[in-house]
Amino acid sequence: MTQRSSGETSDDGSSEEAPRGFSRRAFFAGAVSSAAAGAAAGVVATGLSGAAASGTGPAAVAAADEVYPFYGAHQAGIATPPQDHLVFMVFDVTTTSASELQVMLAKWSAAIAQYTQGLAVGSVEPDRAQAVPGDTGEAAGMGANQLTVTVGFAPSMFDGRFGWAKYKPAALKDLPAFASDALTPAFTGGDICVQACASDPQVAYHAIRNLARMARTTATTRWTVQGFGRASRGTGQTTPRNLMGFKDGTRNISSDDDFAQQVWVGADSDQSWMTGGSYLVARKIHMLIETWDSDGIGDQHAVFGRTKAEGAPLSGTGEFDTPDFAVKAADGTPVIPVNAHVALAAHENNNGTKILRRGYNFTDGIDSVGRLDAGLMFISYQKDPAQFSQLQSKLGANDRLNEYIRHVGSGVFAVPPGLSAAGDYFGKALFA
Ligand SMILES: C=CC1=C(C)c2cc3[nH]c(cc4nc(cc5[nH]c(cc1n2)c(C)c5CCC(=O)O)C(CCC(=O)O)=C4C)c(C)c3C=C
Ligand SMILES: [Fe+2]
Repeated sequence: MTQRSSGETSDDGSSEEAPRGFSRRAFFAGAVSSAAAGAAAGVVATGLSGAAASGTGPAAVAAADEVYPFYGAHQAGIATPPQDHLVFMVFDVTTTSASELQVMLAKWSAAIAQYTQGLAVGSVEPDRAQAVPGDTGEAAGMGANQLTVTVGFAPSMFDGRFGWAKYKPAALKDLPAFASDALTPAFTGGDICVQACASDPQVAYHAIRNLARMARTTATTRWTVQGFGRASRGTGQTTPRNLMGFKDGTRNISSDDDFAQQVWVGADSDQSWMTGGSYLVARKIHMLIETWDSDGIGDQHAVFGRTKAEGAPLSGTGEFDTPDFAVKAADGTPVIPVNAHVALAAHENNNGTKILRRGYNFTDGIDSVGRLDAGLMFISYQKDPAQFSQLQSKLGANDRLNEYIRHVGSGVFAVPPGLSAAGDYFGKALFA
């Protein structure tokens, strides 16, 4: 790769401008302190208090100003209370050069460190008229907006193209086919996923767009979903509703114990580089909205095993009542039907298996015959994708909800732990 001076336009026409005062190579190798790089780029951070920067700030901290730390033991965007907006993008790596991939991942890591702090990479308005702006500009001055960007590697990354085969975790394999699957090539496959979440959709989109732009000669976009209205509940949050009108995320993982037992890969992993990481399962689930909207409320309750307005289990009265799957109606049948969604998915009926759900509603407008095209971008995190498969094997085969949904997209990704400091980058251990 030829070294160019700051602000020079690259051969392919894309701008790969490094912040002023730093060599492009040093910056993109992730060797530059991100804080210094941000300052050099001439961009000022949003007014951060210590509390806001820690992500535990008082409610008074406006979402636009709130910054989640990028460096840490785990990647942000997993345990982080779900923000309101998602852009999920899967990329195909097009280069066969391990060193080009390495540079891309280093560039991405340094850039994400900037974006998540409300900073740009490169200038929105370079001095020279011929220079292509380093940053596309649509998020300039908008603040960090709680942006988190989470990166994961698909099983295909370990196929030998980049010398990573020896680092493939045993747990990382393509998901099996499930009953009721209706997967389409348009929303499957790919090598690397990027989940950008923020309280503002433009800020999330800006991050993904600029990562795609930066990767242009190394990776191409494969499939994407834009989500809105978080459809899961994080610690301390009220429960939102999915597009079927039901509260979603009531019994989500929230305790430290559950995160340790069910979400974070432990030191006992067969691949030490995954310790502190997790596995992301993505399922784009289309809802047959018109059919659902003509269903009676009694059946809707039976489909989920919960009430619609309160979100209470049919065995109780309050949203947070623990479901009792043994309670019987006068006719002797379980009050929560055995094929209700929660009866099949509850940890009590799955040997204690739980997953962290972090999904979003989505809409793609209308389909070719005028039906509403919408659903749930289901995203879950677990220490082993087998946890998801255990639940989906049962749901795909027996869930009463299947009459109203179709799983059209799918992916599984190894999400490495968080980066330690500037200079660290996603996948660094895999290039050893
Ligand atoms: C394989 C895992 C799951 C898929 C796929 C899934 C799809 C899906 N879920 C809803 C709506 C709700 N899910 C709820 C609970 C719930 N769902 C799963 C797993 C999957 N869901 C679990 C593990 C649980 C918790 C079960 C329990 O412990 O009781 C609920 C109830 C409220 C809640 O606890 O969150 C709703 C509502 C939709 C619409 C959907 C696909 C489109
Ligand atoms: Fe569910």
